[in-house]
Amino acid sequence: MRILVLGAGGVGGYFGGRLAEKGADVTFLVRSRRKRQLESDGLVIRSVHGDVTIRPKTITAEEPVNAPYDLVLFSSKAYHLEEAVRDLRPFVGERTVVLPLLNGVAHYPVLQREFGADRVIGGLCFIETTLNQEGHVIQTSKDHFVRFGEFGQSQSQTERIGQIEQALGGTKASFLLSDHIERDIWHKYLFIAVIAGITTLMRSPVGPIRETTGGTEFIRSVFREIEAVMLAHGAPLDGDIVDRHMETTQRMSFEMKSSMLRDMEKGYAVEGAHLHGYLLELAERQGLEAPRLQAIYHNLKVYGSGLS
Ligand SMILES: NC(=O)C1=CN([C@@H]2O[C@H](COP(=O)(O)OP(=O)(O)OC[C@H]3O[C@@H](n4cnc5c(N)ncnc54)[C@H](OP(=O)(O)O)[C@@H]3O)[C@@H](O)[C@H]2O)C=CC1
Ligand SMILES: CC(C)(CO)C(=O)C(=O)O
Repeated sequence: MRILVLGAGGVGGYFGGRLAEKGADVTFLVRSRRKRQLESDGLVIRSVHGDVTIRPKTITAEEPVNAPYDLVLFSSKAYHLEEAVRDLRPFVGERTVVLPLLNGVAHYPVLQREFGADRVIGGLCFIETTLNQEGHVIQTSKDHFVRFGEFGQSQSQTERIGQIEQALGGTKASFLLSDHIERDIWHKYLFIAVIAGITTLMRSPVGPIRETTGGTEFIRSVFREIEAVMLAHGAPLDGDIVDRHMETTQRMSFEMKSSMLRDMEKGYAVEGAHLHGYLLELAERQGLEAPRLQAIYHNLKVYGSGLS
């Protein structure tokens, strides 16, 4: 199976790198600066699950297209979505399947409109990973998995999803096939909206937020507020998801930071409009008040307004 990874950042570099490490046919669709970096140093992964340096196959949107790919792992940031979709267009053929790894949900209609709903499957990932100054992938979490699956009522194991599962199997990371990917995506969205929201609002890792008096109750109240917005919109959340996410939050290391906070610390753009702004749109449509979400998003907008 020919796999194209759009973006060789923290997420795409890591999961694409793990696939290349096991010998899968992987090409990275990158922009020219990243291409030069990968050609000179290789794709360097420093991970708690083992280091590896790969000499990756790379291509840019300016180069001649070498036929469609079977599977695309789509891993740009949300604020690069439009440009990334445009650059990807020539690489997508009749039978190409696009598997997005972005946080949130607002990218799905864009991808489905551009490539056709039947070419886009569901995906998410749990991992802590980032690029350092040298462009090396620094991966620090115990969790490093992708969940993927077909959308739709049948939830059946289609032939193509079986082939994708086989192609993604056998790496040091986990690629897990899900029978209920839409629910999984919303669960992850709830988790990241809260964890990215509170860590950026407080400019703090999870530990101090959680362990300061009233912190746990505050975190639960943010989960409840965002859960209410999602449920009013019709998101397929499990009844006990807030309890489960709270347990995960209690188990997380004291120093755990969301990728959004790490990006903020580097002075990079953040995906506030895509994650929290979109939730506020949903709240408004449903006539719901969401004051905590509003504070989170306002903080992100103020941060964004200071970026050059
Ligand atoms: N990092 C993490 O721990 C986690 C991140 N996520 C989510 O995964 C998604 C990706 O995040 P992450 O990997 O951290 O982000 P990064 O910024 O590290 O990587 C994104 C990459 O996309 C590339 N890119 C952007 N536009 C294009 C384009 N047109 N063509 C080719 N490449 C392009 C960028 O390349 P360039 O170098 O040229 O700018 C960059 O390397 C986000 O939605 C994030 O929320 C989810 C779970 C965990
Ligand atoms: C919370 C976490 C680390 C889980 O993958 C994440 O998605 C992020 O920080 O963007």
